[in-house]
Amino acid sequence: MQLNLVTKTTFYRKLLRTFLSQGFSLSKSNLTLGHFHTSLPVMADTSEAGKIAAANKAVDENIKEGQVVGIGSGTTIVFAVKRIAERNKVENLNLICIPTSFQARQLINDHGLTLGSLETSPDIDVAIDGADEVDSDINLIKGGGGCLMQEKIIASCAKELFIIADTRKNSEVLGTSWKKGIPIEVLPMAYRPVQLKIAQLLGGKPLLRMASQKAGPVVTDNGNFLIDWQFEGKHDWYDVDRILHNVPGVIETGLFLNMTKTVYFGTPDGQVIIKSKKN
Ligand SMILES: O=C(CO)[C@H](O)[C@H](O)COP(=O)(O)O
Repeated sequence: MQLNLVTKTTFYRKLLRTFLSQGFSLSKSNLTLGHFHTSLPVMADTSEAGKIAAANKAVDENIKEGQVVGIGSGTTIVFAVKRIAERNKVENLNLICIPTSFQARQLINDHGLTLGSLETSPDIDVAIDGADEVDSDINLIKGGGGCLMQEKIIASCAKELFIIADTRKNSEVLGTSWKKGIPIEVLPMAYRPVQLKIAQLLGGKPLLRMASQKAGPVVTDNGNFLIDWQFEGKHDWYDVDRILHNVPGVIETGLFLNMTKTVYFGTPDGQVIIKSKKN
């Protein structure tokens, strides 16, 4: 089909707008399409450059020889583990890495790092992890990847927790950019009463997280279910966390309050912004 110039221009403008609205940046690639030769935008996930930059800087500034290191879960931590492994090859860092999930354990093993456990190394020097959202007090929502319980235990055993994320996660108020709710790990037999009690005590929508490649709910690494509590408006997160923990059947929440002082946010052009809290 022969496209005239106006049609082609409109088509590419629309295509470009769609790419940009999805958070993609452009790089040029020359492509021959049928009878005409043109330049098309190539998709590149802009959040990835930010994740890499944040991960590299956090690892370079905080990982030192001989440490016990907590390894978080998610997509951003993959870049941190890659960086640790690169440095380890050159510097022989002699680290012990404690995983926060099945995924983290695989990452540690796949990168030839030394796998440890809380049983043998309960005192962690540094933990690195991602986050779903960070507010102005450096409180976090975590658990988008379903690993919040082990992540919180590891973070609580670490002298310092460093968070790495792309800038989309940086907010003033929790719930601004992360709309999926607060992840809550619950005992499977109690999920229904927990849902009802959360709705009664806090309002909002406590939704059972369903699996996408399996029929039924997501089952965590600990054999539990997840409820995502979707909320409206502003909250005192300390109150919310206390209320949630008082509901029988709730095992842990994805609210990480006052657990970290430093977040590395990577921008799409590879810069890093550090958000930090004084003592
Ligand atoms: O809490 C988590 C998993 O339970 C992750 O750290 C969080 O979801 C961020 O993930 P990503 O780095 O993929 O954005």
